[in-house]
Amino acid sequence: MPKSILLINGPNLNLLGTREPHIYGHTTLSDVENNSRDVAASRNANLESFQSNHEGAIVDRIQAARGKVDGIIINPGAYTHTSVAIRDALLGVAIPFIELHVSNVHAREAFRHHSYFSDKAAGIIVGLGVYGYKVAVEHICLNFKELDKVEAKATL
Ligand SMILES: O=C1C[C@@](O)(C(=O)O)C[C@@H](O)[C@@H]1O
Repeated sequence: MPKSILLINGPNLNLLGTREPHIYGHTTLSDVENNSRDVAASRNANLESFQSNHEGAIVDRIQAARGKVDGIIINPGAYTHTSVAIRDALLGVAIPFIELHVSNVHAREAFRHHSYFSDKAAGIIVGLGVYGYKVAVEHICLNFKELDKVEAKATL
């Protein structure tokens, strides 16, 4: 069965491409999502993407993925530095995840140096720009185990 990957982007990442381009670059979120889907497809995997500016919506999406997804790629945006709720959701569904940041958060303000996710992530990608999404997808395709899905054909 093809692997299933869920790509989650948190608050303000809908503005990728226009938001502080000197930090985040010129590539839009839809380019990132389409490229990620293409990279997954080239490795015979399915990828669905989700973006929200709302913490509870991200928690709901993670819960809905329980038993249906082999790996999550998450850029929690500013929630990286604040959200126990999203951390608990990821641990609650027990889906391995990669934490991703477009910018090098460690070279920025001190409040960006702490993450509520890093100690539980299978891997962390920081500061590679949007190329990091491709790396994350390929890593999951090549290295994550496939789950025994709850329902073979369940939608993500
Ligand atoms: O919104 C973001 C984006 C970010 O996660 C990144 O991709 O570099 C880094 C966060 O500190 C910031 O709040």
